[in-house]
Amino acid sequence: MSILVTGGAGYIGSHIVSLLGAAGEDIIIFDNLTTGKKENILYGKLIVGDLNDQAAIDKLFLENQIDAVLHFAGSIVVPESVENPSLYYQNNTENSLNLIKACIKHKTKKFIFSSTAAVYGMPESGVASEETPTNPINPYGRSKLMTEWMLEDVSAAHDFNYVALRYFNVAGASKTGKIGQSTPRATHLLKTAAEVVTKKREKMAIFGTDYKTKDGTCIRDYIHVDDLAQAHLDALAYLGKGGRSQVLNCGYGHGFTVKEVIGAVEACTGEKLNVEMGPRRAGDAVELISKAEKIKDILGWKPLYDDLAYIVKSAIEWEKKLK
Ligand SMILES: NC(=O)c1ccc[n+]([C@@H]2O[C@H](COP(=O)([O-])OP(=O)(O)OC[C@H]3O[C@@H](n4cnc5c(N)ncnc54)[C@H](O)[C@@H]3O)[C@@H](O)[C@H]2O)c1
Ligand SMILES: O=c1ccn([C@@H]2O[C@H](COP(=O)(O)OP(=O)(O)O[C@H]3O[C@H](CO)[C@@H](O)[C@H](O)[C@H]3O)[C@@H](O)[C@H]2O)c(=O)[nH]1
Repeated sequence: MSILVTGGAGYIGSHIVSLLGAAGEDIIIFDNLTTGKKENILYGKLIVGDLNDQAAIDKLFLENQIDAVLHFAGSIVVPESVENPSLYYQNNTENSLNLIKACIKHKTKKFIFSSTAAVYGMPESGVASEETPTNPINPYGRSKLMTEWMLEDVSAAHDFNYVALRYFNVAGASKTGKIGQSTPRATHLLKTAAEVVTKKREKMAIFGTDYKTKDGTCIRDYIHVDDLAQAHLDALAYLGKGGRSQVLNCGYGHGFTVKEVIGAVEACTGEKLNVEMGPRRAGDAVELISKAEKIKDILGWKPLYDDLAYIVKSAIEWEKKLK
């Protein structure tokens, strides 16, 4: 019995592959290597392929006994989704349907989906629980929410259970020091700051300083990638015990402004970062913080790295190693 990990060569997927491999699981990674890299894969067998290729997916399921699917593959950049929505509906929604159809056809009953806090859009209080109405404000969030809906309907109709994990802002690098965020042209705040620290970029900008927050910059709930990875193992164990379908937030339950994150980077290095004040970026929510209780209740998830200074340090240490 194997676990299929789509997008396992990417940032987050590779961290889960690392934990699954260390736990002795049999892993198959399906990735088109658009943003992922072979070097990120520490365990398992890589099959290079694209989820838009239904025949390739069917072949994969025919040739392997797939017990569970962890579905990370997708397009992930919010502003890009505003400029090119079709890409997001194709790669995130339609390609997810291809994968779900293969699960039904080949009787794979356990599915874990990388969803996102972006499905909430702009929650009024800035804090979202799983019961907060979804109202995505960009194509990225909509493309992911549509996949959640497909999973809900398929799970109601078939012997099929899923856990959709709504990640908040994932950051940092593995404590093993072997993997981290190595996606080329990444746009994430901490990744960008780490590239400025290591002189791979000359400078960066803060996108919007006139938001109604304590210092005018957007607020996010940053979660360490190792804690997020563990949530996937917990979700697999839950489904393995016959757990029913769930939608769960993955965050720590508190947020930091962009300026606070930059302050934490400067505190870590002891140097001023070359930062400009820039205009707002399309598609950004002002404040997105997780209500974080449900995942602890249902999965027994116990985060270990809820510490911005540690997250920042691990991201910078990784960036220094990354050629
Ligand atoms: N990074 C975050 O903060 C964050 C937050 C919320 C949700 N997510 C979700 O987590 C998942 C993983 O994100 P990441 O940060 O690791 O991104 P990433 O770009 O590093 O990883 C995505 C992986 O999927 C592969 N891929 C993309 N399209 C594919 C296709 N059509 N067929 C096969 N492989 C394909 C890429 O090559 C890459 O290895 C995504 O679904 C993303 O939406 C990420
Ligand atoms: O150079 C930069 C990069 C980012 N930001 C700001 O920092 C915040 C966080 O931005 P970013 O790191 O790009 O993450 P988000 O746009 O919040 O999206 C991330 O977090 C979402 C969940 O909250 C995921 O779904 C997405 O995949 C993931 O990219 C936002 O206010 C950005 O405007 C800057 O000011 N300057």
